Amino acid sequence: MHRITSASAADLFDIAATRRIEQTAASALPPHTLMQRAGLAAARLAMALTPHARTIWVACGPGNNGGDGFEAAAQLRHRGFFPVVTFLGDESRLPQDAKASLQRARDAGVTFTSEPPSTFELAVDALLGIGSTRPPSGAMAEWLVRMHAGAQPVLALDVPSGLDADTGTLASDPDRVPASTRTTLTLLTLKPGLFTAQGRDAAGTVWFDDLGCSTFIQESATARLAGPPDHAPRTHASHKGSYGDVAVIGGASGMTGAALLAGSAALHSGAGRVFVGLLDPVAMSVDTSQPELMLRDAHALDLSGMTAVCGCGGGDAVRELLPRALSTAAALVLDADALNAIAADPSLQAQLMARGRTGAPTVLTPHPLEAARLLGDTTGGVQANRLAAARALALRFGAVTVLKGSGTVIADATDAPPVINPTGNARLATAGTGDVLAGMIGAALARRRPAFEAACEAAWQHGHIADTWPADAAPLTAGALARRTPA
Ligand SMILES: NC(=O)C1=CN([C@@H]2O[C@H](COP(=O)(O)OP(=O)(O)OC[C@H]3O[C@@H](n4cnc5c(N)ncnc54)[C@H](O)[C@@H]3O)[C@@H](O)[C@H]2O)[C@@H](O)CC1
Ligand SMILES: Nc1ncnc2c1ncn2[C@@H]1O[C@H](COP(=O)(O)OP(=O)(O)O)[C@@H](O)[C@H]1O
Ligand SMILES: [K+]
Repeated sequence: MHRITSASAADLFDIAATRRIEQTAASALPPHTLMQRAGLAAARLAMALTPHARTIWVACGPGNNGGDGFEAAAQLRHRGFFPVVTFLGDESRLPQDAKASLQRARDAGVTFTSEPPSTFELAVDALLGIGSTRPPSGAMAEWLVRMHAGAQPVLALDVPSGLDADTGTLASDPDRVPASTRTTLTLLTLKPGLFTAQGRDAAGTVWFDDLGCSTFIQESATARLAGPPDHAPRTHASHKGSYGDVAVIGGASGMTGAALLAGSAALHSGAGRVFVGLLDPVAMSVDTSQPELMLRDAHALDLSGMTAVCGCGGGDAVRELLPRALSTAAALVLDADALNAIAADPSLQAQLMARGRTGAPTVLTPHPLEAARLLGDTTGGVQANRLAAARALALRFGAVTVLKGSGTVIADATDAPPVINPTGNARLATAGTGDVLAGMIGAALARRRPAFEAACEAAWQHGHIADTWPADAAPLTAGALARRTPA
């Protein structure tokens, strides 16, 4: 059992793959082994979270997730704790494993009640796991509200009840801000839904126990959790040409700052030279706070041989430069208004697809609304399955797609599993941080990292800066993020 952090990459498996792995493992092991291991791991984590708990409420549901709860309760009772189990289900219809664990809990002397205890130091959510098929209602919904209403910690077994383990969508009211401190102990496999969409809020701190079954995993992962980029030392004999040129195209009237932010981010991410091609005809000719940036008229920039980062603060004006960027830029990041222009124009879409067929490195960085426009969908439709939406965009345009938001998803048009970025937090929910990400990806492309790696590495680093922002520093702003320096 170990805690999942952003410090190492990990494989993720969806529900269908998890069930196949479970079947393989269960058929190779003595009966009830998996549930006993799951219950023991849960009891150990419960004791570590609340070593002095007097009452531990274990809420058990109608399937094998409830079985994990019974087993955990039995183990806790054996160790001198006082679990109180509420069971929401029909005993005669319990799966065999869960029935055996219910008996073991009874034999251990666990207390069963029909109503949750009035006070408890820890709640264990063993209501629904990967068998969740519809939103919790009735008593189950009431118990979940009760469990999360106070400040007491909640330990969810396998998956927080009501969370879709594949997509990270939550069945219950997404706007409810729970008071509880959340921990999830996920079992056998790590699931993608714990790390994207509403998954991170619902799951809290994620622990993983493979139940000793990693050797039974024969299939490839459904998705992957990104790990930190390798440190790439600079050789002594390198020069600015070794790290490439980035040209930012954006900054229409009133939005110069977006292009400057992307340029600053590219510069501080190590690009050899950074040009900022501004679309505003009366724009400044030098940014005295960042004299390293070479400000140009966007129309005068020759993009051949360059990595272009196109669209930051681009407004409608960016549209006329897109055909040239799509056909001449050596590598290309398309962000913000460039994506909106493409979504509205079939001829630009055709040109983007044609670029995709040439294999020229191209990265799209939509937030959910921009992704929805490109897909002809709604933001809700995109958020309902972020992995599928990112993959659909990557396949349609032949471009690496970075679908931003909590648990940014990076997909490409190959058979490689999509990646979920584990870093980042709501400090990034401030204007301009997306421009910074686009500039960071541009710098990685300029030093010739392959597009998928460039996107994964920049997304990890971008979120990591926010995750390590000192608590006592000024609030994160996009400018400070670009400079990587809390000001
Ligand atoms: N698959 C695995 O890898 C392992 C599974 N184990 C546990 O077993 C779980 C999967 O067990 P199950 O397939 O029985 O699934 P669950 O225990 O998640 O739930 C299935 C049951 O809940 C009912 N249900 C679904 N949504 C409901 C709702 N909203 N309200 C009320 N009832 C609802 C279903 O009709 C079914 O009876 C895992 O999440 C994990 O906790 C572990 O014991 C060991 C390994
Ligand atoms: N709550 C959050 N958790 C993690 N990352 C976030 C969150 N909110 C925003 N971000 C990140 O911040 C960036 C915002 O980008 P975007 O929406 O394009 O903003 P802007 O257009 O203002 O630059 C993205 O990288 C996104 O993933
Ligand atoms: K659960």
